[in-house]
Amino acid sequence: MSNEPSILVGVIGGSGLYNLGGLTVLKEVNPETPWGYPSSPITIASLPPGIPIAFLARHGTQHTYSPSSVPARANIAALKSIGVKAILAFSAVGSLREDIKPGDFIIPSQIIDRTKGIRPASFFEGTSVVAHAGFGDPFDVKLTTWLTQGVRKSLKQKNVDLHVDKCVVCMEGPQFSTRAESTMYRQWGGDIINMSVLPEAKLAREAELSYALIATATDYDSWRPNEAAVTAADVVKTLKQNADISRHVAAAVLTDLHAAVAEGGILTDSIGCMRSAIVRPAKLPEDIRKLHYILPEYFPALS
Ligand SMILES: CSC[C@H]1O[C@H](OP(=O)(O)O)[C@H](O)[C@@H]1O
Ligand SMILES: Nc1ncnc2[nH]cnc12
Repeated sequence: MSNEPSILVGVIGGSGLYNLGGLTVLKEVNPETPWGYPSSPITIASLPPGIPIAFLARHGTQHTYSPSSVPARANIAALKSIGVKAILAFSAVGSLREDIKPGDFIIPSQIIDRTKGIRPASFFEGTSVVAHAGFGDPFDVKLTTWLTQGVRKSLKQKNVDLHVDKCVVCMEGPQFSTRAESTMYRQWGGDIINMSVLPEAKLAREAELSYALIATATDYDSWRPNEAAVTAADVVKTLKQNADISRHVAAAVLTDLHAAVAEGGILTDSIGCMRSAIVRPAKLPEDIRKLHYILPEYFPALS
């Protein structure tokens, strides 16, 4: 039996955040999942007290994948396969509110889905299993609540504002929104906008992983009447500074998060959440084998 501590926490880095920096890299792993390979090999790095964490660049370390083509199923399945139980995801977002300024951080609690159905969004797609995961609270409430205090404290040291309980609109892209769409999203109650939180958050739920998003505002999107509409250049301008602060936040919270996950209380909403979601069990052995990879409790290994 190995005495190595388990890798319980995974970090997904978004645009501009292609590594966590400053940590001791232990190894890289690149598991082939039933849904293919992840966006890039997963880096296993050690936090100063010797705790291993996993880091995965959502778009690949060279930003190879556009938001619509990110292999999100492979990403989530690969993290689960190495033992991860909670995911802290980072994302660059546009702001739909005057008080959320470029450079601010946001921990959202809701999502409006404006993807166009072209991204594979369920592990059960193409199998004989029918399952309906609960998604009323798309981010893990216990994890989100746990994170808020530590993230706020670490941002205070950098004079950065944190906004909580906000709604993120996830659009398809890759083009940015029109002015009319941007204005409509505000009327719908959207506070920030990105292209990446879905299907990632849905798949984390299906895999019974606790998932929270730390969003970093880069621009004001396209709703301000007398201002230019967002461009990629606007986003890139703020990305580096936001990525540096994201690394600072991660360094501040990850050790305690690992301990909270190991203790288990933070996971009580995620573990077991799919038990009653499966309304039609697997009819084919190949489906059992495939789904065993992410949900071995409900799809036990075939002898
Ligand atoms: C580079 S602009 C649009 C791009 O940035 C965000 O990526 P991520 O969420 O991975 O940080 C946004 O969602 C779009 O994918
Ligand atoms: N304005 C915007 N719209 C969509 N995704 C974004 N990511 C960063 N800024 C964005």
